[in-house]
Amino acid sequence: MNETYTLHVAGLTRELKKVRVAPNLRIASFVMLGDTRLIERCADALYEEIKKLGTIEMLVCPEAKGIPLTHALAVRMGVDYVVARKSVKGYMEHPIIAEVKSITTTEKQIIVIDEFDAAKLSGKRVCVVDDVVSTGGSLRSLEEVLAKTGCTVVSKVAVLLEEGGYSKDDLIYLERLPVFKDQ
Ligand SMILES: Nc1ncnc2[nH]cnc12
Repeated sequence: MNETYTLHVAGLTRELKKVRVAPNLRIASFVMLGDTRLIERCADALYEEIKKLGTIEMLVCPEAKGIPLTHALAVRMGVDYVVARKSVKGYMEHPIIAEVKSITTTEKQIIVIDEFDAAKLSGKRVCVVDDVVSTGGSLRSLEEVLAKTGCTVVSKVAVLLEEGGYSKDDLIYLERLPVFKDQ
């Protein structure tokens, strides 16, 4: 049985470890954290797409794996970004919260933006950034939260779209990622 999946993205190649997430389902684990070259190349490639979208005033990403990519994109665009958190922190006031369903996490998850970050987004044209979109559960919850901040989500971008999950055609992505079902 093949234990890795060879991914070609943004001119680079990476061997992704296949990991089991359900009795009959394995995914190819894509973790960009710490992979400087991959983050920079993917940011270059996504920036070429984002440039075509008109004015974007802020980026937003769910924590955690997409944060360095979002930072790299924000530098290229000359904008700031908000990181939506996955738990309510002690310093947050009036957090806006939505529940999430995810295939990589079994426990109940939430997406949170606090009042301070929500104010930065209010009235802005924003783009949502993520490393990999699978079921789209995090995206949906993030959009639920963003709707309450008064911003406009102009676009959603990701490095990878995992097959068999999110099916709306409003996501800009670089490559598709297969999932592996056991017979
Ligand atoms: N293939 C994958 N690798 C890392 N995180 C994920 N989240 C959903 N699918 C994933």
